[in-house]
Amino acid sequence: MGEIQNQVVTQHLQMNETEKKLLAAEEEKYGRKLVEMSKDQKYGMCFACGEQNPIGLHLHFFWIPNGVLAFFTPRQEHQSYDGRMHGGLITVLLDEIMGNYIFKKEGVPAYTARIDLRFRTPVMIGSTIRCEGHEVKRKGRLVIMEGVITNPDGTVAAEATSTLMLER
Ligand SMILES: CCCCCCCCCCCC(=O)SCCNC(=O)CCNC(=O)[C@H](O)C(C)(C)COP(=O)(O)OP(=O)(O)OC[C@H]1O[C@@H](n2cnc3c(N)ncnc32)[C@H](O)[C@@H]1OP(=O)(O)O
Repeated sequence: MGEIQNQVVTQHLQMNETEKKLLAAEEEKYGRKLVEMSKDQKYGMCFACGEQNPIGLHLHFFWIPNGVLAFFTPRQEHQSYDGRMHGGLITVLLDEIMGNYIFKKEGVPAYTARIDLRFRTPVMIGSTIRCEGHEVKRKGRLVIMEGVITNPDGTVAAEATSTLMLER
């Protein structure tokens, strides 16, 4: 059983071929390689990005100007109604890209105090979505971030604004 679980984890640690192609297209757009945000062993069990979490999403994040980029391809186990990605997990993606960006930028944990999210169009299982986040505003330890998830056809799937508080 342990061996099977390990195989599942290993399989999902790397970006799939579609995600790699989309990343290459972004790099062409920016005219340079995009640098991947480093992983942190201390937070290896993070559900969204942790490499040690056997049921995690194993996201990879890339620095873009004033923000962050990630791709995700939902699998069967991520659905709600047949064929649709679960809204709670879409929220995880947006929460994570915004939180992880500010954590990595500032070097201290940032806790989500509020997240406002609008689900605009469904995300279908098996389709690779683009997740982008930007820092919008700072006031003391509070940071306002915006995030958007885009479907392969360019339609906005979900967008969010979050308020994060940096640890003292
Ligand atoms: C690679 C490895 C990756 C590692 C993994 C990286 C993961 C990152 C992504 C995940 C992010 C998450 O999901 S974090 C997990 C989910 N979130 C949480 O667990 C947070 C739970 N809530 C809390 O812990 C607390 O409420 C805090 C820390 C957010 C705030 O508490 P506090 O420090 O006591 O602050 P508090 O006194 O309440 O407020 C201080 C000031 O901020 C203001 N303030 C507080 N909240 C708000 C708000 N939403 N909007 C506006 N203003 C606010 C107050 O009015 C106040 O203003 P004034 O009176 O001073 O003017």
